[in-house]
Amino acid sequence: MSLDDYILQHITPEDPYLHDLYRATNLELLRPRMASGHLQGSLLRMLVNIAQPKHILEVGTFSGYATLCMAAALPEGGRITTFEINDEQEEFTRPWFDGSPYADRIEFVIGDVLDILPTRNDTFDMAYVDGNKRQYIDYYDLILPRLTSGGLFIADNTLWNGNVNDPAHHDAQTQAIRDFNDRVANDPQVETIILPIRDGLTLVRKK
Ligand SMILES: C[S@@+](CC[C@H](N)C(=O)[O-])C[C@H]1O[C@@H](n2cnc3c(N)ncnc32)[C@H](O)[C@@H]1O
Repeated sequence: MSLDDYILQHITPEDPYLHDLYRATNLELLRPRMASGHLQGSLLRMLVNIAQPKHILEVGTFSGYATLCMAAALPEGGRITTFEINDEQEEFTRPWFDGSPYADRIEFVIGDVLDILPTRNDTFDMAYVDGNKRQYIDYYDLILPRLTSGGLFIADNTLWNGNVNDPAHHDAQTQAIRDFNDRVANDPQVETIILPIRDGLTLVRKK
């Protein structure tokens, strides 16, 4: 048995609704590996349970798996605003939100977060960033001023399949992730840790 399988057998079991969503994601969507899945979804839910944010931002909804994991742990009156740039995704994802017990906590916005967020007056206590890897620094610059003090900025894929520390990789996505990692590590406004879970998850806490 692989260590990943062992871990999955020794964490709280996946909610049946999320299990069905993950299965539908794999059967019906291209690039289903983009969905967070049970291990990372469980960590996100745990972080929301601990931090109890009133308002969460997600960049990159895709099938809504991570959205629903986080929505499940929101405190009373809490909400999550999730942005998805691909309008073709709405037909799949919106019914999964509407059919869940958390529909009234989820605001699903179709459009580019970099265009829309500047037109709104939101503040957030937590942000989960999982969009275009080349835009991570842009997301950071946009979101950090809108994050409350003590708020958590979470960025996915920050080890990029182990490419970040391999000088043989020069592609734009790898370089953009490296630039983001350098930037947050040197930003005195925050404290930062990278968890080597899945494809690397960076937790950035605004001081
Ligand atoms: C890795 S998937 C998200 C997976 C989802 N967060 C989860 O954990 O299950 C990335 C998604 O980000 C979307 N995306 C990319 N750039 C974006 C942007 N600027 N604004 C909003 N969504 C974006 C893509 O269309 C894609 O569906």
